[in-house]
Amino acid sequence: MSRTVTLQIGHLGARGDGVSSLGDAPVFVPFTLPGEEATIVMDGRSASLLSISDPSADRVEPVCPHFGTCGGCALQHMALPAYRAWKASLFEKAFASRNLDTSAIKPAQFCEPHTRRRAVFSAIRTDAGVQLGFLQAGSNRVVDLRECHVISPAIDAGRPKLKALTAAFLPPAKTVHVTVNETVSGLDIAVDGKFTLGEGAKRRAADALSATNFVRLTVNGEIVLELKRPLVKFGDIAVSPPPGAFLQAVPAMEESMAALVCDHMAKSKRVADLYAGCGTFAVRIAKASTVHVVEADGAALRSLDRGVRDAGGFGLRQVTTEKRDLARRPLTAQELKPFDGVVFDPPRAGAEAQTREIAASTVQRVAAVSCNPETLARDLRILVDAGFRLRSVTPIDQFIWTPHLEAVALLDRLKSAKRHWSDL
Ligand SMILES: C[S@@+](CC[C@H](N)C(=O)[O-])C[C@H]1O[C@@H](n2cnc3c(N)ncnc32)[C@H](O)[C@@H]1O
Repeated sequence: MSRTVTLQIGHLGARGDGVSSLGDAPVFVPFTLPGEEATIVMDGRSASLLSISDPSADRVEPVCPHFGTCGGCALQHMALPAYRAWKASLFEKAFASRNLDTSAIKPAQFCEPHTRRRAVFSAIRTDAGVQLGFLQAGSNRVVDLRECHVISPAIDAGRPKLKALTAAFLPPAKTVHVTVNETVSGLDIAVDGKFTLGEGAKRRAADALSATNFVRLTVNGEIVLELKRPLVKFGDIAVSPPPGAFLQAVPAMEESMAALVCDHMAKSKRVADLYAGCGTFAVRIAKASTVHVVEADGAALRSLDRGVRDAGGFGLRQVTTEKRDLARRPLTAQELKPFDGVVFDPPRAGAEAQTREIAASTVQRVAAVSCNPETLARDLRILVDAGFRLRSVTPIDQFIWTPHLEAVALLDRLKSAKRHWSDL
């Protein structure tokens, strides 16, 4: 049974919701800010906001009319300086909870609106046409976007054509994912969902693609048509990513992250780049060092191999690749022996097993890239306990108005540190 209550919001939680309490239980209230008095409807454990009686001085008018409905953004109601201060604080909390040196945390770097070059939309074909956008928070309903303030101008301009393209072949009433990667050659579209593409639908899809300026259409992993090779540039090296490939979300933020990683690896002769994707960091590091790339996604590695081959004359050192599941089978301390530098950039779960092997190895320098402050702090604790010094951690905000936050942590092994082979 639902009930209406009025609560004082104390602080923002890790997902950007205002946090209050009811009895002993915490209550998370979306779209509220610290200090506000909010009247909410409690339905079970979920709270929805009815009204705010004393808005915070940090409250602003959201820039997007879909804010509050669309699940893409959580914090457009917060003034930018307060939003940024909150984001920067996420690492402080995670680090303090692991007793890590918070003075290593550098000022965060923030992306601008309209800069995201990768979007994973949802789409559904209805009688009124295709609806395309992000899902409503906590629901499977697609919010049909009329505007969006996070995606790049090229992706935004492509939305109407994307709807026309998908209308040509999507079966009705099935929600699918549409990954759009903005590449140097144009938009690369990958559609994934529970449907099969018959021959007629495939022809319609190919014809519809030809009427757009998109470069490639892939449906459920099968390339329907590639009009041009999609290319992304990692530094001055061009790589053609596989359909729907992971790319860092904002090019300027990728540059910042890569600069931090490459500077730190500059003294390393042989670097292992783990969880390397299509080589975002590897090809840049390979300008100065040999690089061994390890990654679970074979298609990403094939893209990287081809990019390196095509780059022949660009002065890359040797790049070798290995397909491997690093969560199940991390590179062992013994296998890490030839390397003096390691970069790792795992998914949200972090890289605990791999980090234990690095801790037990002779590796001198580590660059840990992460999209999760908690798992990063856990993994860094392992390295610090094994004698690594945390030189810096730079928070990188490439998902504006969301609670997601990346970071690049740089460590080196203290000269006097004894390795704890037996303790680890
Ligand atoms: C956050 S992305 C980083 C990719 C790359 N470093 C970049 O900047 O583009 C994480 C990468 O880890 C890979 N990955 C996920 N689980 C893995 C596993 N168990 N073993 C090896 N690689 C994995 C994914 O395929 C993805 O390419």
